[in-house]
Order: sequence, then structure tokens, then C-alpha cells
Amino acid sequence: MLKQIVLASGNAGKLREFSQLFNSWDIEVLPQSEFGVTDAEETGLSFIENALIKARHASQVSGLPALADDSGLAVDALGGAPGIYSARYSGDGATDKRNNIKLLEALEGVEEIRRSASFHCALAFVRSFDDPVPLVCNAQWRGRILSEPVGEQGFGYDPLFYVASEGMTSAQLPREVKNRLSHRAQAVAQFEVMWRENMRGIDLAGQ
Ligand SMILES: O=P(O)(O)OP(=O)(O)OP(=O)(O)OC[C@H]1O[C@@H](n2cnc3c(O)ncnc32)[C@H](O)[C@@H]1O
Ligand SMILES: [Mg+2]
Repeated sequence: MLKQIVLASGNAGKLREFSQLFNSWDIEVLPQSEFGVTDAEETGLSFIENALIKARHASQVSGLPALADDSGLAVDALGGAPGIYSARYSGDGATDKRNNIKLLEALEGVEEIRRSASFHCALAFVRSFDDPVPLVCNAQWRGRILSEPVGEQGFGYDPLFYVASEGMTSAQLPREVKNRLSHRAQAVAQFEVMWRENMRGIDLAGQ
């Protein structure tokens, strides 16, 4: 039986990674745009709260179970900023490029050893919009912010995020390597364990 869940995101970079990360699953993960779901207002104060808001919204509009990702970059020297505001960091009309420029400006003059940072990813899965027992996972990926962008792959802050174990930025990593190491990959691995424990034998919204 093919099970469908809605992926509550409008971010093309995330959607691409999720389609690779869920490639071997026996569920069909469809982007929210296919169900006419528009972006929810992210009013939470944590990645987890925002992930739940987005998942509940997508489930309410589509009538299907939904999975949402709320993620971002926390820079230690900036007290964890931009954090949950990563997508909106450069204000109205924010783009990945403008966000990266703003980050470089904020870190100007900060020495290499103090440029540590982490990507965070919270995933929330709800069977229905009012699901009282959502599945929630949270993971992080440590790195360091460079002084200029390097690499063409990935999206968002990837060109500035240096991964010491690989000796390159996450925008230089082959996609299968990012999909093994990243905050999102780790959160999906946690989600897979929860899914196996919780969803065995449970029909998704009667599908
Ligand atoms: O809310 P949705 O619709 O999913 O799309 P979004 O782009 O607004 O997503 P978020 O609210 O979760 O904001 C995530 C921010 O963190 C950045 N980000 C998240 N994961 C990333 C990754 O793997 N590589 C680079 N940047 C990432 C991304 O570029 C955004 O600026
Ligand atoms: Mg968002």
C-alpha cells in the first residue's frame, strides 16, 4: 500500500534533499504546493515550534499527514543568530545571497577560531492537523563560517559553512555526503527510527 504524506515546505533546496533522503522509503512524500498549501506564518520561538506550526497547517489544508522541517544556522559568536530567523535574516525580500552577505558583515573582523556555528533541523510529523502526539526530532551539524562563499552545490548558507571533517564547505560536498552528514540527514535518521516504532500497522488517515 502506497502511503502519501505532505512535505510542508516551499524551499526548493530542502525539497530536493528530502526527495533523496526519502528515496528508499515505501511512502510517497509530496510537496505542499501540490495541495495548494501556502507558507504558514512562522510565529514560534524555536525550530520545533515552527516545524509543528508548518506541519499542522499543511495537514489542515491538505487533509493528509504532514511532515515539516524548520531549520537554520546558529553562529556562536552572534549568540545563536540568525537561528530561527535564518530565512528572514536580511529582512524583506531576503534571499540566500543577501542572507550570506549579511552574515559575512556581522562576522567581519571575527577571527577564525571564534567563527564556530551549527546548522539545526527540527522535523515534525502529524497524522492530522490536531494530532496530540506528533513525532518530533531535532539534530545539529557543527561547522565554521568562512570569510567568503565557496562551492556551488546545496542552498542557503552552504557556501559559508566549512565542514572540518571533509575539508570543504557543505556547498562543495557531493550531495550523497551532505545527505549522510547534515543536520537534515541526522534528523531524518531519527525520524526513521520513530516512524518504525510508531507507525507500524497504523493506517495513515485511512489511506
Ligand atoms: O519554511 P520552509 O517553507 O520550509 O522554507 P524556508 O526556506 O523558509 O525554511 P526555514 O523557515 O526552515 O528556514 C531555513 C533557513 O536556514 C537555511 N538552511 C536550512 N538548512 C540548510 C542547509 O542544509 N544548507 C544551507 N542553509 C540551510 C535556509 O537557507 C533558510 O534560510
Ligand atoms: Mg520558512
